[in-house]
Amino acid sequence: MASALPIALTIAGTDPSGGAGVLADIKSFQSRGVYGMSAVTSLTAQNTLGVQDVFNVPAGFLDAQLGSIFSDEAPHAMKSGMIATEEMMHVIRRYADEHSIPFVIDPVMISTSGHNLIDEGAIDYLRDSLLPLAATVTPNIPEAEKLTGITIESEADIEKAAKIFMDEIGVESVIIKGGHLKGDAVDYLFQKDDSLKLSSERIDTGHTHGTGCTFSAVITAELAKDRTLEDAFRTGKKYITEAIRKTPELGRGQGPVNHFAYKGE
Ligand SMILES: Nc1ncnc2c1ncn2[C@@H]1O[C@H](COP(=O)(O)OP(=O)(O)OP(=O)(O)O)[C@@H](O)[C@H]1O
Ligand SMILES: Cc1ncc(CO)c(N)n1
Repeated sequence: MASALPIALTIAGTDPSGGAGVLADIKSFQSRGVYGMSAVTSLTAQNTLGVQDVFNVPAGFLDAQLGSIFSDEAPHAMKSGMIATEEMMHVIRRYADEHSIPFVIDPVMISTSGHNLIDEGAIDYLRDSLLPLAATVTPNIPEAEKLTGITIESEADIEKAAKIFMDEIGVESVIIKGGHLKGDAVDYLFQKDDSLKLSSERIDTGHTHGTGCTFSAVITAELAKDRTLEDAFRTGKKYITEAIRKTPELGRGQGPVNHFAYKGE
């Protein structure tokens, strides 16, 4: 019998300064009352100023980590973040195929500071073989542009991109994050038969390191509790807005968000 405690797994890279990647995910799971597990894809040397170095874990060792997890206590939902190589994607695909739990893919490509976090050659595999397995995919604007091949400058472009994600790439649903556009911070959830747009004021801060990781981790945590995707999206949006608003202003560059800020249900 599965545990009564909701469990979420992150498959992602580490950020030793704690703002992005696995640590951001685990903090998000914890503050949403969800037991966190992690399988590490890459170790990065990074901080609020940028990414200084990256060490990719061999795909076989990612397999070993996922084997340890799934052969003992399976999570109720999982997410992926940074997956640098196609070999690692093959491994993840196998587990996603074998275990029908909600899978949130944050298609991480470039760090907030502008460092490339994925092999250019792995992007096609991500799009064609991994995204169709996801319950939802959470691209930011540049990631959505790269994956759909269109330029996104307006809401009409976002709708066009969503159609490509769903009708051509074959994803079940997509959440396109407008954090990189001008004006209010607007995010869009597209599902088969409906769509939902959530807007918040744009907070005037440079401290947005790990916002994407945090947002998708909160969504994963809510899915682990068996909440609907729409509910998970609403909670993710409220959580990230408060987390950015109450930034702890750590570091000398683009600092992390505040995981103690959101007080809602
Ligand atoms: N300045 C801001 N004010 C309010 N909300 C923001 C701001 N910047 C980003 N967000 C919100 O944060 C969430 C993450 O969006 P964003 O586009 O920054 O993701 P990302 O680029 O994947 O993040 P990361 O920098 O971690 O790679 C979205 O809900 C977005 O609307
Ligand atoms: C490990 C890791 N994952 C994701 C991001 C995206 O912000 C980052 N900077 N580092």
